[in-house]
Amino acid sequence: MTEHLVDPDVPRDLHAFIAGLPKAELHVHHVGSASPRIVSELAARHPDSKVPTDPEALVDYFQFTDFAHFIDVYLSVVDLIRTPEDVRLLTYEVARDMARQQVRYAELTITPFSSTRRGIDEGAFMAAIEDARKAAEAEFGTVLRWCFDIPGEAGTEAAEETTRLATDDRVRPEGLVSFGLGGPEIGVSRPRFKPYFDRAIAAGLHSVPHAGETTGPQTVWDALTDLRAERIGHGTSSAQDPKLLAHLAERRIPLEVCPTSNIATRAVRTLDEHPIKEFTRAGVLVTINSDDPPMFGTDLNNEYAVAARLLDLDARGLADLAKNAVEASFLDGPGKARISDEIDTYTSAWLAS
Ligand SMILES: Nc1ncnc2c1ncn2[C@@H]1O[C@H](CCC(=O)c2cccc(C(=O)O)c2)[C@@H](O)[C@H]1O
Ligand SMILES: [Zn+2]
Repeated sequence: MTEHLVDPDVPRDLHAFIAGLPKAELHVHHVGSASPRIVSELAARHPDSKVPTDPEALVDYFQFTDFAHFIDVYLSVVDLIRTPEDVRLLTYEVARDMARQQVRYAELTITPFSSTRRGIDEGAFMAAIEDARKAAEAEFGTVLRWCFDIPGEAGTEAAEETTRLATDDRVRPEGLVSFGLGGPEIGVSRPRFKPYFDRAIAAGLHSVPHAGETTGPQTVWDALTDLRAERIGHGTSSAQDPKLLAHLAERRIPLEVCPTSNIATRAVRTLDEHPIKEFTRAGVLVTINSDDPPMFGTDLNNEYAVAARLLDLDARGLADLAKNAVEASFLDGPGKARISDEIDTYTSAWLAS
């Protein structure tokens, strides 16, 4: 267990339970998952970048004054990914970090537009992520799938390019399962992206936009109505609208909750003010995720520990949360059953010990 991430309010044996618990992760960004070691390696390769090479200095660099500042810093790390080999290394190492946390399955959000517009060849980009995906599955047993997201602030050009890369059979990678919308929400209305989501959905992709992270509940309604969202990235502000909470619960539309991220980007003031408890009280299907873990000084195991504290969960409650993520995933029936059974077996053995 990473010692600095041990929450003193969560019993140590629960931390140990979480560390061994088989998990699925549904909301985690590709570049945002680069560990300090990967970032400093890439920064050393590309010394013209303003990103610090020293992992200690990175901790300060990853302190954000607000969401806009977070995106600025995020893009400086995106600038470090310059070659298909950088892409492959990043993807493979991210899977290694996941496997260490017993992540059996992850839907990784990738922004291909950010790489192709920086000059990486689209075919080489797809080959790099697919090569890493297959190697990670064979070597670590972690199954990766992709969500391609539009960086909404980059506008129509980004939307068009992302949709083309996600729907053209000659380019789209085998591991692609879903289509998203990320970046800042203020001034980036969801309905504007309806035509692109329509095309992606027609091509068989699932709709998983970010919504209600930094704007109010209307953005979540727009994501549901116009983008036909099957899950909501964050959805934090849904707590302000009881009708919306009831709708999410009734339709079983999961929220991809990322507690520490919301504090780091200042979307929520403190963890104790996080609305996760309101979500579960309203019967909404909550999944726990890490978003951009090294940038937010967290990892998925720590997010489960945070959830245990905020929701007052024991081992069985944590196992149920892990099963929520499996249920809300885009795995097929047998794939879901395999991880769910593994969670049950692990939990029974733990409770019997
Ligand atoms: N918590 C988050 N909430 C929302 N998004 C998040 C979160 N974490 C990470 N992201 C990622 O941030 C990126 C933003 C990239 C972006 O806005 C942009 C704008 C203009 C030009 C370019 C470019 O590349 O040239 C990029 C998205 O790709 C998204 O995947
Ligand atoms: Zn996100």
